[in-house]
Amino acid sequence: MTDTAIHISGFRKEYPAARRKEMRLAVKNLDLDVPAGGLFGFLGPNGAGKTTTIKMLLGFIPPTQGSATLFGVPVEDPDARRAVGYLPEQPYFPKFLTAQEVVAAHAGFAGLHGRAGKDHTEALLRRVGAYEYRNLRLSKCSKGMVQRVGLATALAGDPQLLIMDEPSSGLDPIGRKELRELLQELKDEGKTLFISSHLLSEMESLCDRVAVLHQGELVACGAPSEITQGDDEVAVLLESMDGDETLAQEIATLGGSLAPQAEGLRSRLVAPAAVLYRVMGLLEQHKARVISVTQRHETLEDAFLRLVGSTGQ
Ligand SMILES: Nc1ncnc2c1ncn2[C@@H]1O[C@H](COP(=O)(O)OP(=O)(O)OP(=O)(O)O)[C@@H](O)[C@H]1O
Repeated sequence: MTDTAIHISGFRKEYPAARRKEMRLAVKNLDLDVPAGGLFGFLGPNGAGKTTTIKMLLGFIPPTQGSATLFGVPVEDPDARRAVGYLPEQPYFPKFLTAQEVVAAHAGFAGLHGRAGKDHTEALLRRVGAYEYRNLRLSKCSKGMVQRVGLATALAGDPQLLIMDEPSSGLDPIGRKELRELLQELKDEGKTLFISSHLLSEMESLCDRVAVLHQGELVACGAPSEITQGDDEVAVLLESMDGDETLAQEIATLGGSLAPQAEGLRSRLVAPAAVLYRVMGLLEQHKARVISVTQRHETLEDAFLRLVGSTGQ
């Protein structure tokens, strides 16, 4: 087994654009390495190319250019998928089947039949919290219930690599918490998890590494702490200093800014944490009345918005 679970070299995908002769470029020359073991977050706004990349990795659609391997095996080789469990963005199963029948079928696809298949199915249903409704037909299940069944099918056969497209989709807050615990358990078992998600605060606490895709291009890749900017900021809320141009200029020379709040009764000062004492000295000189001082570190969500713009376009 290699140290690299996923290796992507120069992935590019062009789709035919509707009613036009030109092509839509969904993924542009993507290079990416995902180390074996740990949770890798694959992030990006809607339409960034995450699902397209996942589909190319699983051999569902061919790349226009480029290649990839899973644990060193080229993705065109069906053997590459032996060690992979996949949860699609919207898992679809025949609705006339029960949760148990669906999971048992996937245990069978993974080579587990008879007693072994039955035991594995039961263990999977319990693990994802779907055991209680195992005999319910999927036509009677809610979206979140079907999502749990999808999770169980992805785990069938105990794969080394799990590729999940928005695994928390449709889950309620309890389901999301249980999912976080399950992902942590799988990580602790040494599995590799490659997860596309929009839930950045959850990703920040769970991921060992993340990649941010924007308009089909990689704009950042590394540990969350490498992607977020290291310099902390302080935000000082003041009784209105509107009109004190000298103070605003002095704050600007320290690399900060001072602006009135929307209702005009208060002003908000933001400056690098390193100059906090100098800022406080200036506020004293200008007889400013301080309401609160808070220090903050850039979160993964802040970094994401900085990298892709607040509209994601
Ligand atoms: N089958 C298709 N035919 C044509 N264009 C497609 C097809 N599938 C995806 N696209 C386009 O490719 C781009 C990337 O889509 P993709 O689904 O990979 O993004 P995504 O990052 O997974 O988005 P989301 O977060 O909304 O799921 C989008 O512009 C989308 O419209």
